[in-house]
Amino acid sequence: MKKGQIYEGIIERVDFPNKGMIYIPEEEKYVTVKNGIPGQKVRFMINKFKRGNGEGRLLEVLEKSPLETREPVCSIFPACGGCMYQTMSYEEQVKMKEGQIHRIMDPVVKGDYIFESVKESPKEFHYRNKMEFSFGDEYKDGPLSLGLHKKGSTYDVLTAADCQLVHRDMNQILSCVLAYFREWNVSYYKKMQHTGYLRHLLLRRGDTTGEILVNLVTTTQEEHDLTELKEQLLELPLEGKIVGILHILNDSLSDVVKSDETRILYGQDFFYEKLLGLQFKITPFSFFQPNSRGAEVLYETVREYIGDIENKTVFDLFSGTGTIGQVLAPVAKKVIGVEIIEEAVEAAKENALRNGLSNCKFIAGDVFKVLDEIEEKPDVIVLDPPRDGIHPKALPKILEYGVDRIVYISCKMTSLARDLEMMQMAGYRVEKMTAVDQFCETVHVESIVLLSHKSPDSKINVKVEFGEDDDKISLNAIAERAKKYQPKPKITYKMIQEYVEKKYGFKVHTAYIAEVKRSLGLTMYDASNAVEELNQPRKHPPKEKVEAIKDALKYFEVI
Ligand SMILES: C[S@@+](CC[C@H](N)C(=O)[O-])C[C@H]1O[C@@H](n2cnc3c(N)ncnc32)[C@H](O)[C@@H]1O
Repeated sequence: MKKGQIYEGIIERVDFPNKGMIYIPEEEKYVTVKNGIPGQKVRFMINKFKRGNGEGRLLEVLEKSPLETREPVCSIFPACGGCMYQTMSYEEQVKMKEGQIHRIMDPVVKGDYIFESVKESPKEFHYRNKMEFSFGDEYKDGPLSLGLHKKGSTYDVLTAADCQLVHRDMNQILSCVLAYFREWNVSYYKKMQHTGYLRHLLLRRGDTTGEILVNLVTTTQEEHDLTELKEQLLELPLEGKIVGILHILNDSLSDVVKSDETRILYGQDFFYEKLLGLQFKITPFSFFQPNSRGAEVLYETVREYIGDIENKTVFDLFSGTGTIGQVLAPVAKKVIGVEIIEEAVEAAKENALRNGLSNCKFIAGDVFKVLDEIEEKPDVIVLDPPRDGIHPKALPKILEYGVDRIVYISCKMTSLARDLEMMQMAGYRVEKMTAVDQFCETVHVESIVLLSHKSPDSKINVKVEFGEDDDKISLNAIAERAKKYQPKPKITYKMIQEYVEKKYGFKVHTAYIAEVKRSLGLTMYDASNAVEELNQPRKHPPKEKVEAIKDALKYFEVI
């Protein structure tokens, strides 16, 4: 098998997150091909090898899958990679995700555990309460577009006027904003040249309240009077109600939606959403589960898994706007939430007050540091970390409490599997697992695990003899097993700097590496000053340094 070679084959299954597995009989090997549906016959080209395994790029779907029993519901399918599975019935999507969880978790979990079927989202479509649309064009010098990136492209943007993941109010707002800027021929921001005005349209809409926050993100490179746009938006015949229109200024090089300055054009800079009878104030950038109705299923499962918490102190680590903690607070003795984004912590405190909960405390900071500083000890812990899971230095601190029960929520099952290995080594046992399909039509799913740590009821003494005889334990076998558990070597900033200097002959600052990693959505933990850097003004690396750093990240298989 060589790079550039073209094959045809049937996608036997799709592994998490988007790995179509195709068997090539003549090579007696599987290759992975992205963006396919199980059962499709496809033509693909081998484009790289990772740890000796071939990876192919899908060129053409030759035959539909028998699982594709529906017509697409949106006009930009399949060019937009967002809702890959919309031609499969929802039942089949859920089955596929269940299989993916089993294939990742079963080899990792030790002993028997209860797997409860994946819980469906109460809404299959129009479920997202938040969407980030980008401005751009569909092809070079095409008309202004506003929507989602073309599959596999960081530049081409497809207009998502009939996106079926969001409420129709959001479709109307998108069309209004696009028509307005097209009429006035306003430029969009070009990443490579760092020129232009329009960047993103961030829309948030409470599913229960119908409250809508419109956030227009632009650079400061041009000045436009947005009064007319504001008036047009307020006149739209929406089912919900616009409560705020914000103009967010962002001149950073990275493509992350963020604010250097926020101007309120209309109303307020927050909206309310209700979950399980509680009310939550949400600001433009604070994390909130994107599928409100799905989040209720998720939180009810957390409530069930955590069990009896009367008179117990609950730690809600990675607490966002404090939703999980507040769902548990009415029955707990005390809830302590820890969250790194200060804006979210402020909202959490306000939310607890509004919900009449006086037994909640929310602390701003990195879990890794905060756990050293708080005196209280938890009886049970809920973990809901970001996609990459829990930092390997923070996890031992959490496990040291030795609480009886931990509920771990994860939106990336591969990170969850890695953390479960460490948790089991520390004496925890996986009792139960399920998932909530908060992301219908897409490759994602939210997993939930209950772990318990029981002290033994009694002890027996066992004498173990090491050696190579049948009745002895082989030291070689132990060494082999230990090798399996060795963590992957950590790729430090120093290694990246040395690689770049050797290959390109120039030095790169750690802040540049941090900026490139941030722009790629990677964690920045391995910089000793990572958390401080998150709060620093951005350092804008020159293009050649960005490319050199990305090259190093590829070399070390970080990306
Ligand atoms: C998946 S969200 C969960 C939020 C919340 N539990 C919920 O259900 O809405 C993960 C949260 O962890 C926060 N976070 C990321 N890294 C963190 C860290 N090192 N320490 C504390 N919080 C962190 C993020 O800002 C985000 O709000």
